Amino acid sequence: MFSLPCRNIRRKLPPKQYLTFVRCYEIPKHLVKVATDPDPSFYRMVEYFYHSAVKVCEPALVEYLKKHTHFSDKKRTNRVAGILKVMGSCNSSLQFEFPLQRKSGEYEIIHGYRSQHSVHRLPCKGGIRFSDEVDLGEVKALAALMTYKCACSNIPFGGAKGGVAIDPKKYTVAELQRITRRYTLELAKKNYIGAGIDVPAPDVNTSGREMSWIVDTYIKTLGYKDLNAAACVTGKPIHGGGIRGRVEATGRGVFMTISTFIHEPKYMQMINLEPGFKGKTAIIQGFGNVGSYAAMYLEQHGVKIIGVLEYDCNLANSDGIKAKELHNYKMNNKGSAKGFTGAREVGPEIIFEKCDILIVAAKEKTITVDVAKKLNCKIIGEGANGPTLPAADVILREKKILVLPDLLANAGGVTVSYFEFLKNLNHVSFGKLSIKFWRDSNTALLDSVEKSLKEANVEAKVVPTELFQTMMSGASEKHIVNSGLEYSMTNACLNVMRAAKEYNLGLDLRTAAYITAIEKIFVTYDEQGLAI
Ligand SMILES: NC(=O)C1=CN([C@@H]2O[C@H](COP(=O)(O)OP(=O)(O)OC[C@H]3O[C@@H](n4cnc5c(N)ncnc54)[C@H](O)[C@@H]3O)[C@@H](O)[C@H]2O)C=CC1
Ligand SMILES: O=C(O)CCC(=O)C(=O)O
Repeated sequence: MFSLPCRNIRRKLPPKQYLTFVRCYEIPKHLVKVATDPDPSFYRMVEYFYHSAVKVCEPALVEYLKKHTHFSDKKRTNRVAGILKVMGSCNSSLQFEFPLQRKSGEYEIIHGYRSQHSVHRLPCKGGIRFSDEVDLGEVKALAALMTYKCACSNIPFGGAKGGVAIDPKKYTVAELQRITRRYTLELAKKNYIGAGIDVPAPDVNTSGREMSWIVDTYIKTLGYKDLNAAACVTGKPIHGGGIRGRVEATGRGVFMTISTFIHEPKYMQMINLEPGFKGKTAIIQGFGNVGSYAAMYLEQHGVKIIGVLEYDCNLANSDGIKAKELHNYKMNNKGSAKGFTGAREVGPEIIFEKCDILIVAAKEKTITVDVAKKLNCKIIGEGANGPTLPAADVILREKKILVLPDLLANAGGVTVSYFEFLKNLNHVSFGKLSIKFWRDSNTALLDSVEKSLKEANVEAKVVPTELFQTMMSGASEKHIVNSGLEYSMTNACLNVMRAAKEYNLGLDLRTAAYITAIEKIFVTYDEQGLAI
């Protein structure tokens, strides 16, 4: 699972040789303006980041193809260019409309979307969001990010994303259920959902509840004969085939990414920050699924949450906002943080307050040039997809702010979705078959130690320690998910650090993460071919 194609690519070259090549790759003309555009389209932004990374790593890709000794130079450069074109384009998109009869009796037309950016690995994977800002461009951008995110973290999926253009706050639960079921039927009819095809998951304004409706609709219709139908969607509630740890996974992954970098003296030196979490402060933009769990894990490790920005109010408390309390308050207050007594309400300028860590976990394009100029943090953890504009990204680097990019930092969700997918295909929970065996064998081990001592005339009761008690039964599903997530996130961070070092990218971890993904996908296309 965790092969390192990047190193395969770079190993073909004498050390650092690829840095000295003449860089001839040109960013496509329609993207050049994106570098300075104060409001580029989201899809163009992702394309721009992709091509900026290609510009850096293309010479190494050409060199890598020298392994095909029978290729002429022209054939080699054509193949590289071909693979890069395929990798940078969106495979297919679906756009549809359907009627909804509202509770009032009136009819409304609902707009649904799903884009499959890459199908080099199947199924393709990515969440579904409900938001009145959803359109085809947004969904394509998010699908592209899924392609690079999965590859960067070695998750063997293609990239996809979907959405419904509604503000869910304006609909009843029954209406939302009808919308979700009809959306699923449209995907099913058009072959855009299925365990081997395309597997959605939660994203903005969707959760286990919507995933339950999706799996139920699929199983009762197109998937009724499919043994693996439950794997048509992830992020399901536990009783509906979900996995422990998926709800927290994205926030947990954001935390783990920050943890990996904040304990890395070399990076901390670059931004002039003391390594470790001790004494650190954080501000959270978007206290939803991703932001709230990231905040809770930071708090558990000693970080003080001094500010929270939400869609309807902003909060500050220099003594620390209790993340769990705010999370519970919001859940019981129709999703609003307004009225929370553990902090005072302030203006949106709280985002510019001095802090060590800023988590952006609301939506795309929140870090504009103006915002970047005024930020006063040291590390940004991109929980959201696409929060930073390219022009703002440059400013952040100039200000020596370490940006942990979306495709790396928020990959925890899709990673645990992958575990859920495997659980569904296996038709058994992780740990279930071995748990009794491990408990029995560890009990037998303690008994035999006690017996041996007795035979040596040492009278002692061998009692397991508290820690051993918790581990005696071997790994539970929760243990496996959390350790698997940690392993995967840490590996991805190390691979990105390695790319940053080998391509001399300094604080530009976004380019390093894209390169990590590009090199991985490149090898897949080279090995399996890209055209029939
Ligand atoms: N849920 C998941 O597993 C994953 C989500 N993401 C990304 O993380 C971001 C957040 O997603 P979720 O937490 O799932 O959504 P969510 O709907 O649970 O939370 C989003 C939060 O942001 C708040 N918000 C909206 N507009 C805001 C604004 N202008 N300023 C401040 N707060 C605002 C909302 O009120 C809400 O509390 C999105 O970009 C999503 O694509 C990325 C990877 C996985
Ligand atoms: O869990 C998944 O499959 C996808 C999560 C997602 O939509 C994302 O990472 O942006």
